[in-house]
Amino acid sequence: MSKQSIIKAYAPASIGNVSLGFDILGAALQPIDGSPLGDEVFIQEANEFSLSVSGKFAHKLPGEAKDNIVAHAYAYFNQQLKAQNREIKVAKMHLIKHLPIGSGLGSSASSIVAAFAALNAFYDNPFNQHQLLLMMGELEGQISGSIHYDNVAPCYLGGMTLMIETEQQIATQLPVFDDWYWVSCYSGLSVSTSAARKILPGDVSLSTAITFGKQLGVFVHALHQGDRQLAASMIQDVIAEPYRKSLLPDYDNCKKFALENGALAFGISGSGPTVFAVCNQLQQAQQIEQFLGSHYVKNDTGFSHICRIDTNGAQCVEGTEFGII
Ligand SMILES: Nc1ncnc2c1ncn2[C@@H]1O[C@H](COP(=O)(O)OP(=O)(O)O)[C@@H](O)[C@H]1O
Ligand SMILES: N[C@@H](CCOP(=O)(O)O)C(=O)O
Repeated sequence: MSKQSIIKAYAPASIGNVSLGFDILGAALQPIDGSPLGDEVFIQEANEFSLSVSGKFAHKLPGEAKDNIVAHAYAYFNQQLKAQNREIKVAKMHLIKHLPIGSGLGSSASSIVAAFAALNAFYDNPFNQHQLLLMMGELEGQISGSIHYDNVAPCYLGGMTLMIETEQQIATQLPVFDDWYWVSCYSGLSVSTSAARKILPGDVSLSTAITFGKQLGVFVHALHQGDRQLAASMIQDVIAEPYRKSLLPDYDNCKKFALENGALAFGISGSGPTVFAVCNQLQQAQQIEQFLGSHYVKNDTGFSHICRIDTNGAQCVEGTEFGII
């Protein structure tokens, strides 16, 4: 194994929308048992570019490395550097694909964020947070059909993020309740984000727009006030759930069970099929996780975790002994 320096970046899974903020609210996840729920990208200088993959969901990735979003990130990052007349280095990269594809856990965002975080560290941080988020959003948009930052922003920055999308700032971090548990359950089925976007109507009614605006405004207010009950009561999806739940077998039963057994809220994570339940007691979170594990998981690739909000976001470390590439 080479003793050359290797950079490793980890980028957490995320819940897009969090039910009440379609495309403009997202939260990063960290399992309470310490298990990794996010992709890892390794990068090291080399003579020619290569990308290798491993991990539980590596076999679900496109067969050719050139079609992997991590290779696209490498090409795009270098293109941006060249535009600034900066020197390009050649790298070999490795992706550990921990997150299932088409899962609603921000799987593509996790690979994109880990790749860009690793690349930025590899080049000694030529781009700032804002520039990187723009680049991450661009690649996420290429995969899902339209630019939305509600996975890449929380994944990169950590916490619960609200999209601002001005010229100066993409997202801001909202206060979070660190005593809430976020039960997250992936059914093992796959739902393509771009397909799940296409089934949504292009317009919403006036009453839906008013409800959506009220929920988001009151939710942000309640977070700042520390009003848990009010915040939780706003976590309802008037935009996507009515349409997307038809793609999710047993969704209604699971939601009913969760809400009858202490969950403060229940919804679809991103475009699904992963669902989430918010709880303020560990025992209730465990009971709901158990129920989802036996009723919502459909095959042996499904799983569930009890999580907290990951406030770290993407993390990079440098070393020589990872033994990966
Ligand atoms: N590293 C990667 N991680 C995830 N998806 C990837 C990656 N590279 C390429 N892809 C492709 O991008 C698409 C991601 O699908 P999508 O439904 O957006 O997944 P998710 O919602 O889990 O992010 C799939 O077609 C997948 O094959
Ligand atoms: N706001 C997006 C979020 C998609 O998240 P993913 O994890 O399913 O990619 C949407 O709802 O389409």
